[in-house]
Amino acid sequence: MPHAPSAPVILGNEPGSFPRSVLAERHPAIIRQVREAFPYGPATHRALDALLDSCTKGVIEPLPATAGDRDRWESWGLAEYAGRSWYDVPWLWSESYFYRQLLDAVGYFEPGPGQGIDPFRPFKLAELDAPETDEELAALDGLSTRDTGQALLHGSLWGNRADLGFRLSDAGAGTAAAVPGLVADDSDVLWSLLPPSGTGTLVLIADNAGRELVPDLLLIAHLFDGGRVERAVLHVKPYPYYVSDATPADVLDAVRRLVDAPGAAAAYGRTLWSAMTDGRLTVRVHPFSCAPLPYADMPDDLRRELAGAALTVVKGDLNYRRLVGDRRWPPTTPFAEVTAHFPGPVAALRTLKSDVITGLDADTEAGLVAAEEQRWRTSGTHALVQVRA
Ligand SMILES: O=P(O)(O)OC[C@@]1(O)O[C@H](CO)[C@@H](O)[C@@H]1O
Repeated sequence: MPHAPSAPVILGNEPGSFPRSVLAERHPAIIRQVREAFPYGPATHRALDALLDSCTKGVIEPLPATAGDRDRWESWGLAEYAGRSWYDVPWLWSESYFYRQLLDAVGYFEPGPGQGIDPFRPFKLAELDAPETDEELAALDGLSTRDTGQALLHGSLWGNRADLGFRLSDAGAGTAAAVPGLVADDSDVLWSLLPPSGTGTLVLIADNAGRELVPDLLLIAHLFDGGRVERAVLHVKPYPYYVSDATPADVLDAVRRLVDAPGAAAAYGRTLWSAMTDGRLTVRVHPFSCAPLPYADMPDDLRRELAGAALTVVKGDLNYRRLVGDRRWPPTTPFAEVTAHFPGPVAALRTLKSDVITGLDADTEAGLVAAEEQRWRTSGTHALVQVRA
């Protein structure tokens, strides 16, 4: 049996830690932002009050008996964790369950005024319609053919910084003046897995909507136009999650935003529209995409699908935590070791917004610590492209 590294799972109960601040401060802030963004009725306000009490000073409550995914969540850990403090279970689990409970509070899954209404949609649309998006799309007209691929890869990478949940309580953090730096860059290996005249399938496991999903789609369109992939599968979330995570509705909004834009952006939008129409580009939603678990625990059907891909690109910070395991790894732990479980070649494109990190060389870690102590892990000003071929 090959060496399977391990390290302590990250919990949210360490005073002063980032995970604890997310549970104790960011989640109440998100409840407040959602409450203020909609004319919810008294019953929904009562449900949001109950969630606020539970997640700040109570325990993990079970899902209602009417919840269609109750058995699934029981199997994902709710049977074990119900009744325990949100702070004493894996941070990944309690954070993910918070968003499932938030949807319950606003009636997302129940027949009624809240059914199917994305509580984060106002924030997503404001970002998608923002002038910055126009500026980023206009910049496409100035790209030289030679640089387009790497520019779009970096657009997808740094698009991850525009994470609304990250900025809702870190105002301006996503636009920090600090010189952004790549702490690991396996871009060359990534491109070698998507060669010209490629006949493979790219799977892109998306993260955020809006100004991250648009660059992701541009990268996919470029790969089609350059003949580097024959098919692409875009995995998004089956329901709203982590504030800004993309759903099928967000994909349609983003494609329309491109088609309706001037210049090169519209051409990319037409490439995507055509690929979706003829089936070369498919949008997938798998229940496991909203699971509070590491990808090492993925179900067999998803494992089979990803095993057949020329490359799976895993976008964003949350997906990175799920890919490598949300543990206190030594930063120099080899990325290939912690991703040995993953079926097929995998690439992580991630802005660093939480503590977990692997695959750094010792000098890089030393330089980051000397310059920023441990702030480099969560500041959103560093990023990585890591590939396990
Ligand atoms: O996956 P994304 O959108 O890049 O980032 C999501 C995320 O960084 O936001 C939360 C608070 O920072 C983290 O717990 C989580 O990993």
